[in-house]
Amino acid sequence: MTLASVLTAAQMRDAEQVAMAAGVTEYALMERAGAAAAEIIWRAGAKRDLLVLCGPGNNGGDGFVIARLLRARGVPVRVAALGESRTESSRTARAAWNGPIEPLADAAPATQMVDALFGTGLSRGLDTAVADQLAMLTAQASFSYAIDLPSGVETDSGALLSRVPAFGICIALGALKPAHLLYPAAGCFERLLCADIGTEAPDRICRLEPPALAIPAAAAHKYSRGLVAIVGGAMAGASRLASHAAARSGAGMVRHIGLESPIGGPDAIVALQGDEADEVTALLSDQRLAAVVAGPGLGRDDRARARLASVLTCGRPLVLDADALTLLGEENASAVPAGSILTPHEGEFVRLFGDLPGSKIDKALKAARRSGAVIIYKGADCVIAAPDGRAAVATGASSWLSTAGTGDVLAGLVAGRLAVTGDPFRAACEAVWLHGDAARRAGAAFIADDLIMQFPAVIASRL
Ligand SMILES: NC(=O)C1=CN([C@@H]2O[C@H](COP(=O)(O)OP(=O)(O)OC[C@H]3O[C@@H](n4cnc5c(N)ncnc54)[C@H](O)[C@@H]3O)[C@@H](O)[C@H]2O)[C@@H](O)CC1
Ligand SMILES: Nc1ncnc2c1ncn2[C@@H]1O[C@H](COP(=O)(O)OP(=O)(O)O)[C@@H](O)[C@H]1O
Ligand SMILES: [K+]
Repeated sequence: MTLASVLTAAQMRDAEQVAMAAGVTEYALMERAGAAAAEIIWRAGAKRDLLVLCGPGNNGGDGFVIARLLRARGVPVRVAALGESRTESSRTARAAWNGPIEPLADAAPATQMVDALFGTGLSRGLDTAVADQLAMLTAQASFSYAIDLPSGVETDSGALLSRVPAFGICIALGALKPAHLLYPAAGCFERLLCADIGTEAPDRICRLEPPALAIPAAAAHKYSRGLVAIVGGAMAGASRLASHAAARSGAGMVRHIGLESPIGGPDAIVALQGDEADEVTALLSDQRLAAVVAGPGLGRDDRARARLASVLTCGRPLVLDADALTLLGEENASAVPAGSILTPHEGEFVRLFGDLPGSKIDKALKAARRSGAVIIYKGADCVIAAPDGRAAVATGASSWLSTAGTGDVLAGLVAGRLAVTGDPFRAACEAVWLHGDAARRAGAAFIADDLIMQFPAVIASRL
């Protein structure tokens, strides 16, 4: 397992059971969790006065351990509890705390505040008085820490079940949970740290990590590095952005199949004219094509429909975005050839797959299984899901990405990485990470074109 693994509440309980079957007691896990969190708090806040809020379950037990360990290091610690401790381990941790315990409702603010009220066991929103007290104490503290999860967030969906304040640091225990990466919960803290407590877990679902890229082989030529075609249509600007992004993605060659010629933009892009569907079909018959993009600027009329039909039957690896997804949605997402990559935003996703149940991760995985395609479910939290059950979740992307054309750029970049790697899930993960890092480097108020200019430096940083 890596510390980037994402586990639901039930999967985390399973991981805990596996550790316990191997001879580690639940209380030993709680001591590890408390010690790891205490170490982080010590490094961040040193001897500043600290208030620890302890809930009735094992999250509260972690809080008692943190309080005891930091007091032993000379930190002035106060503890406020929400009622009695109701689990055996939390009662043990409470008994080992050798200081006074105030009622939560009476607790006064401190410079540092630890929220150990509720973690993965939260079953409903906090009572309003408790949520308000938590919000007041968090706002008054200069340093605030949420243990495992901010109290009030739903572990598996990232929904807020009651008012949740903004924390400085969230310390995930043992593994990440969906709420650490999915909004709105992922917006409830500035920094996320994961503490190892020695539990093992599958790593089918992970946080998206920076990719390791390779330079072209010594004997590489433009076709071996990957030939990409973009099938444009009514709005040349969008497919031009996708072409330009593909051209700077590391691929060997990019062909733009448009309704008019030339298309403008970099001369390295080969501008081809294909007005009729049979011309598009002929241009896509090149067996060297390693990725074909359709959607950006395609249009939604009969001509677009005919062009899309040529794309869907060309037999080459596909990246479908924007208008292609809308046209598919009207008919059937199952028309997508296996091994394709689909890049829907929320509206396109719902049109294609309906309102699926579960978290954004669950929805993306179901859509991938149903369509046989890799799904890049875009947004502030971006889920990449494969038909075989793997998923990666990207979070914390620049909100400046919410500008026209950044999706077209992503589609071209995905196709470029698909042409380079030949692996749809890997290509999708690489592209989403590179796109996010390009946005980070582009700073504020950038336009979609600016992102592309960052690609060579972003790629260089991952070689
Ligand atoms: N799973 C693991 O491997 C480990 C878990 N640990 C901690 O244990 C936590 C989970 O502990 P629990 O399962 O005891 O759950 P919690 O401590 O999150 O809370 C569950 C308790 O709160 C009650 N409750 C739930 N929602 C409530 C609400 N809105 N108002 C009032 N009461 C409410 C429940 O009935 C239950 O008594 C984790 O988040 C983590 O902090 C750690 O101790 C270390 C190991
Ligand atoms: N608020 C946001 N924070 C982070 N990333 C975002 C945000 N809004 C959009 N994005 C990203 O920007 C891109 C927008 O794509 P899309 O909605 O298809 O836009 P367009 O069609 O204008 O190109 C996607 O990669 C998406 O994940
Ligand atoms: K908590």
